[in-house]
This record gives sequence, C-alpha cells and structure tokens, in this order.
Amino acid sequence: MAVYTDITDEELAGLLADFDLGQPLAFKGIAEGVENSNFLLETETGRYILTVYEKRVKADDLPYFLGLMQWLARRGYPCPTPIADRSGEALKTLRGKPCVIVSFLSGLSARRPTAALCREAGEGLAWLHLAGEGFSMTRPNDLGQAAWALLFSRLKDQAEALKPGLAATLEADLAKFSAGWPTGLPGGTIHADYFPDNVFFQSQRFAGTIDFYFACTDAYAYDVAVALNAWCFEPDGSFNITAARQLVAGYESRRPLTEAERAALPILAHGAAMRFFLTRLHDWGATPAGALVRPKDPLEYERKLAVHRSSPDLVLFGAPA
Ligand SMILES: Nc1ncnc2c1ncn2[C@@H]1O[C@H](COP(=O)(O)OP(=O)(O)OP(=O)(O)O)[C@@H](O)[C@H]1O
Ligand SMILES: N[C@@H](CCO)C(=O)O
Repeated sequence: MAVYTDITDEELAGLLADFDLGQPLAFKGIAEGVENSNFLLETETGRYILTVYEKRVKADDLPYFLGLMQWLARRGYPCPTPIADRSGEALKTLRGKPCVIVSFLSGLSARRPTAALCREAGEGLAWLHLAGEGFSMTRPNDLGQAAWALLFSRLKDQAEALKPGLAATLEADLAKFSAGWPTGLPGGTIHADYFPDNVFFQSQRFAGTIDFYFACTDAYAYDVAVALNAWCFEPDGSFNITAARQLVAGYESRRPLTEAERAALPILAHGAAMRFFLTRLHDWGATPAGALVRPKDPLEYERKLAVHRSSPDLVLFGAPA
C-alpha cells in the first residue's frame, strides 16, 4: 500500500487552516501507486487529493511538476490542478515532507485497454503535447537515452542473474542506441510515464491524465513510443498491431507525426523498453522481501525489448496504412 506517511487529524487541520477549502469531511489513504503517499480528501468545497512526496521525487523538481499541471489545467487539459493556499502557495510541508493538494479527477483507468481505448489514449497524449506548448519551464529527461549506459553498468550483474547472456545482449542494444538515437525531432513537454494506470476514462472516452512526476522536455515521439509499449502488448507478450494503429491514429487526429518521427518510432520504442526495463530491474533489487509495495516485473520489459530487437519494424504498423 502506497501510504508511507500517516497524517493525524491535527496535522490535517493545521494544513487546511492555510486554505479556503472548508472543513474536512472525509480523509483516507489510497492504496494504489508506488511512489508517493496519496490521500483522498473531501471537504465542504469538494474532493481533492493530498499527495505527500516521498524520496523518489526530488524536491527541486516540484516547482516544475506543479507549474506544469497548473499550466495544462489553465489551458483546459484535464489533469490534477494544484490548489494554492491563501498566500498563493501550492507547495506545502507535512511531517517535514513536501506535499500538495490537487483537484480530484473523475474517471477510472483501464485494466485491460481495448483498441478503442488505445485510440482515446493516443488522442489524450497528443492533446497533452499541444496543451504543453508555451510552458516556459524545462526539465532534462534524467532517465533518457544518455542515462541508460550508466544505469546499466550498475545493474549488469542483476541482468545476468535474471537471464544468462542478457548483459551482453543489452550492451549491444545500448551500443545501437548510442550510435543511432534520433536527434532534432519535434519536442517539448512530455509525460514520459503515459501508462494505463495514469490515464482515466469515463464512458469509454478519455477523461484525463495524472502522475506528472516523470514529465520532462524531450521528443514528442518518444512519449508515443513509451505509450505503444505500455498500451499495445498483450499479456502473452505479443504486440497488438490493431491497438497500436488505433493509438497512433488517435494521436494523429490531434497532432500528425512528421515523416522523421514515424521513421524513428522503432528505435524509440526499443529504447523506451530499455528505460522501463532498467528502472524496474533497479527497483526489483532494491525492494526488500515482504515490503508492502510490490515492484513491477522487469521480465515484462525484457520480453518487450526482445520483440523490438527481433522485429524492429513492428511499431511502424502502428501508423495508419
Ligand atoms: N488527481 C487525482 N484524482 C483522482 N484520483 C487520483 C488523483 N491523483 C491520484 N489519484 C489516485 O491515486 C492513485 C495513485 O496516484 P499516482 O499514480 O499519482 O501515485 P504514485 O504513487 O505516484 O504512483 P505510480 O506508481 O503510478 O508512480 C491513482 O491510481 C488514483 O487512483
Ligand atoms: N510506469 C512505471 C512505474 C513508474 O510510475 C512502470 O510501469 O515501470
């Protein structure tokens, strides 16, 4: 359960005293998520989410994340809006940890996304990219291609232990990325973790996006590649071309890909699989047995790496014929 910080009634009252949100009516921890402690807060003025930031999110990055959500929400994009207190400050402190109250977003994430929901998700991603245009803050992608070799060097033994021979295969992948990683693609603010658990739907329509804590400045097509990996693989490990076509078609209904972006999708998707494999492998080793949070399976992404390695053109079928 991802509630690492307990908040007492007195602490909550102390926090709410700075806001014009009225009296608290209900307050409870949310079990989902692995990074931060999230609480559902109901007050006389409505429903909110209180997020207490745990160690993975760097405090220095918080103004960027909160500024981005405020920017997107002001441009009409459905995402949590940080609520400012009476002095205009959204970033607060509880138990010595940074925290924020954001608006509650209605909708539910899809456990098994259909091709139709992939289309909706693709459209929601392009909308995010367009709504982010003009946002003046930037943040380098600290989990982008330039970071993978160092990350891998620390995990080489774990990779080999997972599957004998895997370390050498991954080294060959990394060499391919260093030699041919695309540059100069259209870019701006990307979500960088656009997975089904971070996208909400209502009545089968896209309803909004949460969890902007990996957002950064990078190529838009890299976000599409992350999404193709996260949304378009079946539980048996096969790539669902129909779902991929729909995701890209939904994306292109709002923002057509350039020829260069389309041509880059295979290497971007291969690289995006490396990113999530490496962070999952890291968390797998770093999570003590019996911990309340179950780490995500690195082997799922090892299989996706293998698919992209053996069929580099597969994601091109995601583009409309
Ligand atoms: N603004 C919001 N409106 C409604 N529900 C929300 C909101 N923010 C978070 N939630 C709920 O809290 C859960 C956890 O949130 P979130 O995914 O941001 O946590 P996390 O710990 O950062 O998770 P992750 O493992 O995805 O990084 C979500 O699955 C969702 O149910
Ligand atoms: N979406 C990430 C978890 C971090 O939010 C993963 O599936 O590995």
